[in-house]
Amino acid sequence: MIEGKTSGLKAGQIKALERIYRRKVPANELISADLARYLTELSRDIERQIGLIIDRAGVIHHVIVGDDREIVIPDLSRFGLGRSGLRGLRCVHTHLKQEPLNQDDIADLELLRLDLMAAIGVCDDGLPGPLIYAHLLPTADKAQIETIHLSDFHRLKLDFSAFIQALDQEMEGLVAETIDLSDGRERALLISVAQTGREAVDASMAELEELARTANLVVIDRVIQRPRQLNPRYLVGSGKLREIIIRALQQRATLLVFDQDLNPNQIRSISEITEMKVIDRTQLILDIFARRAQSRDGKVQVELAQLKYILPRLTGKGTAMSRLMGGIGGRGPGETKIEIDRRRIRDKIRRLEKQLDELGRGRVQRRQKRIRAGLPIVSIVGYTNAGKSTLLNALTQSDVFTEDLLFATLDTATRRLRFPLDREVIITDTVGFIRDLPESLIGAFKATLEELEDADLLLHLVDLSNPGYQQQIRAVEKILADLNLGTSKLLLVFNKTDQVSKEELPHICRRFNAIPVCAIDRSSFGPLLDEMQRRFWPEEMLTADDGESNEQDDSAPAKNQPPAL
Ligand SMILES: Nc1nc2c(ncn2[C@@H]2O[C@H](COP(=O)(O)OP(=O)(O)OP(=O)(O)O)[C@@H](O)[C@H]2O)c(=O)[nH]1
Ligand SMILES: [Mg+2]
Repeated sequence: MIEGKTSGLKAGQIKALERIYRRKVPANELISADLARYLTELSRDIERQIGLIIDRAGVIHHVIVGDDREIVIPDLSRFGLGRSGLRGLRCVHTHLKQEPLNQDDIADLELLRLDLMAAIGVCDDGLPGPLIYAHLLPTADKAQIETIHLSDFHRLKLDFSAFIQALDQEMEGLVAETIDLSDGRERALLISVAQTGREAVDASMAELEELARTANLVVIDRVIQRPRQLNPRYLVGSGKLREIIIRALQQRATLLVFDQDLNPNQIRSISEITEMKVIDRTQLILDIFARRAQSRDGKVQVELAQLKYILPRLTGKGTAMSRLMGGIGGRGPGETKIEIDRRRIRDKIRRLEKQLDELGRGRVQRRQKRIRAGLPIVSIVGYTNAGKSTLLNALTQSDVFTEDLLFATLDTATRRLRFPLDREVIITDTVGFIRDLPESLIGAFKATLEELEDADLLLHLVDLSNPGYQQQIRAVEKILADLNLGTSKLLLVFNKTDQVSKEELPHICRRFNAIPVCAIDRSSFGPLLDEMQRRFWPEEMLTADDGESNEQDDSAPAKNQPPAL
């Protein structure tokens, strides 16, 4: 079949084009001289470009007719990429005005990862004129292309099979040198396309990298673009996209992770053109949540959030779905395969919502029991990795799972904390918050966070050693406001004070009206325990302290020893 712009061609011309398929190019030639001449003569006759897609054995897979300026290469994805990242196909086409390779030619070379792109100029008499060809270079860092100009086609002395074998080997060697391919983890390229300031972008990317690490991805590179205008189709500009593809190819990336949320169409377009899995920040977070959820409650909530996220992305072809569901995006909704349809997902969502309802009833009972016990309830909230679980453990000497990864805690844990004079409070640890917490997850975790409504005191724990702690405070406050949790019962607590300068600490605490702790050092808990006592049993504090407010007195030495259990 002849591809491209065949309308208006005479039957004889079509036949002449079809005859090309019967030919075979000798493996050591880019294209044989008589086939080149056949192409240029026919091209002049029909006044359109003609292009061939040829494999390394010399078999012609496509004959394409263009107009007088370009040809459009059909989908080649059924030809996979070799270990070197090249596709094993080259494109040889005619240029009616003997013009050099243009931008589209180069883009095709890069994006389709062709072995080579060649243009043969057509002379007035129909004979082959100048020959220009280009190929990718095996360089580690930037995408580089070598272009060769020959003033006359017949000067071509290239042994194609030797040439391509060498290039292939070099490209493959480069891959092997820099990359341990035996490690089966996904290799991710992180991408940010934002119109915010440089600092905000860097901070966000640093967090994305942490998220990726938590999800057990190998982060191989980051690409940041701050365009004046966003490209609605790919989010990134097409030049940048080309760079991404080349980098991904050279470093053997298997996954693109965007720091910005992508709409379903963008995910589809990007994964189609890059032939890689594409996920965004939300999906990465969902994936982490899916790995981490322990309790039935948590699992159901995460699965629900995942399904709700996937549902609108199910439009169109199966490929988008399979990409979305393969590998990293694929945990969680277990049975979900390419062929699953929306209706089944909707059914599942309904079932899960019902389950959650039932689980919720149990939760309400547990809550009531707790409230009936009449003990004050303290909840620790805060950005992920702030040290909430560590603080809970240290306060109550228990062993809730902590880890230097994001979202270590996905289920709330409840402990008793004993104060002197036989006083007790119930203290709970919660799931960590994060900036731009995916909408679907806020919904799903509302149930877990409902417990916060019962809290008499919310300890908002902040990792003061994080340079972005102020943004993190704002992000948490925003989520709390979204959850309609009043600020009256909030207490700001600055953690990881061992990591910040001793001189500045009192000043910062005063500025934010916060209490300092170091969750890994129990001797630092005095001011925090004092403050809790002051809030719950103020009458006792009056005797211990002349009634002065403690809040200003953040540099005071610990008056209270860690509670005994
Ligand atoms: N240097 C220092 N490290 C701390 C301190 N508190 C916690 N960490 C560390 O910070 C990391 C995160 O602690 P977690 O308690 O898991 O944090 P979290 O807020 O519960 O995190 P998520 O449950 O993931 O939201 C761990 O590696 C802790 O050891 C502290 O005061 N100083
Ligand atoms: Mg935790």
